[in-house]
Amino acid sequence: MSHLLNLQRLTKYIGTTTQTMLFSGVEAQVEQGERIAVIGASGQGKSTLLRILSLLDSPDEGEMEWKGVSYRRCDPRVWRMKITYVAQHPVMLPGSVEDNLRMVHSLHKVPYDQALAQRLLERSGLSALDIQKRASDLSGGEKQRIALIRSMMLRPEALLLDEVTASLDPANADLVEQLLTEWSDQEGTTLIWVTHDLKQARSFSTTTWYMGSQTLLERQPTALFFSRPDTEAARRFITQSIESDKEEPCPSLH
Ligand SMILES: Nc1ncnc2c1ncn2[C@@H]1O[C@H](COP(=O)(O)OP(=O)(O)OP(=O)(O)O)[C@@H](O)[C@H]1O
Repeated sequence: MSHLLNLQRLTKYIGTTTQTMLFSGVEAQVEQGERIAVIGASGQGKSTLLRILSLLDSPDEGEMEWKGVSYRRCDPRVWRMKITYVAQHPVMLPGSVEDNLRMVHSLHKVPYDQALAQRLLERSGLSALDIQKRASDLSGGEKQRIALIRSMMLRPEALLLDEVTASLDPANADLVEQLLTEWSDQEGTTLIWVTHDLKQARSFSTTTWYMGSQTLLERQPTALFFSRPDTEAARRFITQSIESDKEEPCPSLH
């Protein structure tokens, strides 16, 4: 049986005049229904890796297979229907919120399920939102959730989530996390989710990928990773993140 996704020695360089290595030797296998948290310091290439996985960017070296078939042999549009990227700062299509939800269905010739749209809006804390409102007028957090719902409704086999709760308050971030966890359980959807929130990473994921030292340095079951990381770099990263969370949330004024 082939893996859902198989990454072999992926390497990415950045820059136009001088090429700098962003990461190299990224090796990983992903199974159906797995929930993966992708963590690591800023600038390690987490978003770039997600964009490569959805063929919005390309690797400079290495191989990537979906169910045993190389990305080189797939139509990128077909690939993206199966493995869909949800951006941190999503682009809204022209028109209303409802137009945004319906339009992707007509583009992909998939019937629109109004009851599902309503359920997902309610479950993500948007039950009071007027869906006739212009999508461009939404707040950052509303846009994030509409973009997420828009992608979920097309039922890709894997969702690539790029800090999709970063603009939400903690209560709404929790709602979205619960929704995605249940969705993954019920639909068998694989989640690969970049987050800087280690509490969130620990609660939703089954596996953690830690990006550091210009590669995917660790990939482990989440409980094991957080209790006994293999590398000193990951240990330091976890400790520093916990320390910064403990900092006084509202320093006293002098
Ligand atoms: N196409 C590109 N051309 C030039 N630089 C790029 C390109 N794509 C990414 N980069 C650079 O690569 C680095 C890694 O970016 P990326 O957003 O993937 O990191 P990240 O780990 O997701 O960071 P953060 O946690 O801050 O979101 C950044 O310095 C970014 O500017």
